[in-house]
Amino acid sequence: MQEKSSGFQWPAQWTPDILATLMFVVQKGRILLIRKKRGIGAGKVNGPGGKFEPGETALQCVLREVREELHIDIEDAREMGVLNFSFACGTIPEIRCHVFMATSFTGTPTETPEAEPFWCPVDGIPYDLMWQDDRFWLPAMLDGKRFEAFFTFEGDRMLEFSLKAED
Ligand SMILES: COc1nc(N)nc2c1ncn2[C@H]1C[C@H](O)[C@@H](COP(=O)(O)OP(=O)(O)OP(=O)(O)O)O1
Repeated sequence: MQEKSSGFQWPAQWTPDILATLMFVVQKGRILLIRKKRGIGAGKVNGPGGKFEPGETALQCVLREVREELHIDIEDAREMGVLNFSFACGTIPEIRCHVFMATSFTGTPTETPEAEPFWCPVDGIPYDLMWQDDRFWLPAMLDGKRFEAFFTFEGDRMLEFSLKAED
């Protein structure tokens, strides 16, 4: 495991308010991203995903969210990592997010009231339009490395981070 941090100490005791998921489909050197139209992070570029519903596993959640947001069915989801987000502002809940990758799906990515999908070259990901944590872990995940990370935010601004990723 490789560890990187801003000097931030991973909290011994921390409990998320909500559980959520993200999905990144990668095919032929391209990644399927969304412009998020509502919910936490509206206006940002991200992967599709969202909050768990009662009784769901992370896998059930991410498959449902991708179906709802883009009208596609993922065929080979694999969990790659966990992101923990703590927000100083108090208006956004503390979030634990399970992150998945896939290469195969059925259907056609379609705009919905939640998301506008677009394909992007993996070497041209628009990090400046995304949450500030993404540039820390997304490249490692695209290299096939599993990871776990903790980020603190004040609103949109990332304050501290601690990232553990496979060598
Ligand atoms: C703080 O940094 C974040 N970075 C990234 N990459 N993604 C984040 C961050 N904070 C939240 N997210 C993701 C995790 C989830 O996919 C969504 C939040 O869930 P959302 O509000 O979209 O949940 P839904 O169930 O879809 O919401 P509706 O109530 O609108 O259906 O953001």
